[in-house]
Amino acid sequence: MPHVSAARYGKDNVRVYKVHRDQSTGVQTVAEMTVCCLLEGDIETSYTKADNSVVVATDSVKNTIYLLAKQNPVTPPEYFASLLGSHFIKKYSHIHAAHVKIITHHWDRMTIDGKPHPHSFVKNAGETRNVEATISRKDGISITSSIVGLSVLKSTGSAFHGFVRDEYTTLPEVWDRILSTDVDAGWTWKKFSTHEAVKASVGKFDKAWEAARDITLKRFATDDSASVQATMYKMSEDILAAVPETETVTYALPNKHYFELDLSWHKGIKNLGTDAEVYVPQSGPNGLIKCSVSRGDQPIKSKL
Ligand SMILES: O=c1[nH]c(=O)c2[nH]c(=O)[nH]c2[nH]1
Repeated sequence: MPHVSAARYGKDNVRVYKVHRDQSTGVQTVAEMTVCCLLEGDIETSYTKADNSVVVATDSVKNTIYLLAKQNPVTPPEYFASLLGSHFIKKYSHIHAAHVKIITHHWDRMTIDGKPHPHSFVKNAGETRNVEATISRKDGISITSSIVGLSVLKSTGSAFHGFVRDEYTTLPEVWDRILSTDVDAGWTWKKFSTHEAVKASVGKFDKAWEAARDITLKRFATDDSASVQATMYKMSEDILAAVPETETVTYALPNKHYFELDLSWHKGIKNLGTDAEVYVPQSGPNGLIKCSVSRGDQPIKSKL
């Protein structure tokens, strides 16, 4: 007899906007997020025996997200994710874990005539601040915060040479190249025992996000990069040092290639090597380089 070896369900793509109106100053502050909330627990009979008595409807999950957003702060997203997940394991004794993902969209306050505008915002499209949290009756609360879709480019200060050369290799070694990527950088917090512990750390989440973003940009700009791998490792080390409450830092960086273009067919125009000025940005294929860097000096155990 087969059995349900894993199951979770809930609502995805729940879009929420919340405004805070400061009555004394007239300044309004907005937050927009997309929430996914999936539940796990003693729910296998809903799959195997059509037993809906164990099902908290996904519609109710959606309603709960809106209600808790009305009744509580939705920022920082780590706090709201923990609050939301904790609600489900407290309210329903047969639900043992909630998996919450929050994508926060950046609405930056407009500066008009040199002054911050009280109620107008511009979207910093592309980049989001994400949180993935698992709130578990047995294992406490694990939270990973991340920066996703931060697009960066440097026009020099990057090299790539000394790599394996064999009968499969066509890539020339370079001592000066364009480096461009869309940063996906995550940091996993040491486990929290309860939502109260998350609440006690509430001041740390925005600071960690700012530190991770600043470190990523500074290392990207200033590192004399030997490779994506070497630069992302330095970024990871810096974040672990700057945010002592984190356990692991993870980067996933596409290497977005810009190819040189030979224009010598037209009157011998020089556009290669040190003469290169016009390049062709590639949409794919792209390199994809990932790493997780954790505290301590334990080596990777298996060689796969
Ligand atoms: O920084 C890089 N790392 C690689 O592993 C790699 N591979 C490649 O073709 N170009 C690059 N660049």
